[in-house]
Amino acid sequence: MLELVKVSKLFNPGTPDEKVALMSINLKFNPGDFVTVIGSNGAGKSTLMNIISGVMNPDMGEVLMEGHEIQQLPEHRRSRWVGRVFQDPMAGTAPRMSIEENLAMAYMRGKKRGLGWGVNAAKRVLFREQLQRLGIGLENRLNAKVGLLSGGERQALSLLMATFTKPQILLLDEHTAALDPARAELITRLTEEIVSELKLTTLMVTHNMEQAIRLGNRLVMMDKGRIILDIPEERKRSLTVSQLLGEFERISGHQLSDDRIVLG
Ligand SMILES: Nc1ncnc2c1ncn2[C@@H]1O[C@H](COP(=O)(O)OP(=O)(O)OP(=O)(O)O)[C@@H](O)[C@H]1O
Repeated sequence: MLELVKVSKLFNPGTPDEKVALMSINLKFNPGDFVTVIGSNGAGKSTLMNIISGVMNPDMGEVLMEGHEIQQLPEHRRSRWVGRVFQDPMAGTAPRMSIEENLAMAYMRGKKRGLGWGVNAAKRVLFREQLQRLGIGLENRLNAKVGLLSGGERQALSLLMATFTKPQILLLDEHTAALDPARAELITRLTEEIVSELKLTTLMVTHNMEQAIRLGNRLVMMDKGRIILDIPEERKRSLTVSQLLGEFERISGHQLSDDRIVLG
C-alpha cells in the first residue's frame, strides 16, 4: 500500500519567491481507502498528487509502495501503480487518436513493449465490454476520434483508462470540476461504481464540500502544506458542511479560502 513519510517540497528555495508546498506530510493508506482532500488555495493538494504520481520528486521524505521507496522513480515507471484523472477533460487522453487506440494505450500501460500495441478482435471485445459499463454509448463509437467527444464523455473515458489496469492508487484531481452539474453527477456516479467494484485505493481532491463529505471513507484537510485533520469514516458520516468549515477554521485559525469552493 502507499505511504508518505515526512514528505516536504519547497519551490524556489532561498529566493524571494520561496514557497513551502508540502511540510513533512505523513499519509498512510489502508487498502481500499477512498480519501477526499479539501484545503485552501495553495495548500499543497496538487503538489501532493504530483509527488505521488512522480511528476515531481520531494525534497525530503519517502514515498513508499508496498514498503519500497519510489520517490525517485520517474512518472512513466510508476504508471503501472498510479492512475490519474485530471480536471481538464483534454488531459489524459490523446485527442487525435480513436477511442479504441486510446484504450489500447491504457491497456499496455506498465506492460512490456513488444506485446503488441495493436487492437485485435479479442481486445476490441474487451474494450466494448468496458465501455458498455459506462452506459453512455461509447461502445458503438470505437473509431471516433477522442478530440470530438464532449467533456463528460472524455472524462468517462479518462476514468476508464486510468483504472483499466487496476492501479494501486487512483488519483482524482478535481476531475468533475470542469463539467456541468449533470455530467459531473454522471462522472461521480461512475467513479463510485468503478472504485467500489475494483476496490481501488483512491485519493480525490475536490472543492465541493458536500462531495468531500459524501464520497469515500476518509476526509483529509490541508492548509499551508500540512495535513491538519484526517477524519475517519464514522465521524465523516454524520458531518455537515458547516461543521466541516467550522472544524477547518478552529484548527487552522482562519476561514477556508478557496476561490473555487462549492458548498454542495
Ligand atoms: N511549479 C511551481 N513553482 C513554484 N511554486 C509552485 C509551483 N507549484 C506550486 N507552487 C506553490 O506551491 C504551493 C502549493 O501549490 P499547490 O498547487 O500544490 O496547491 P493547491 O492546494 O493545489 O492549490 P489550489 O487549490 O489553488 O489549486 C502554492 O504556494 C503554489 O504557489
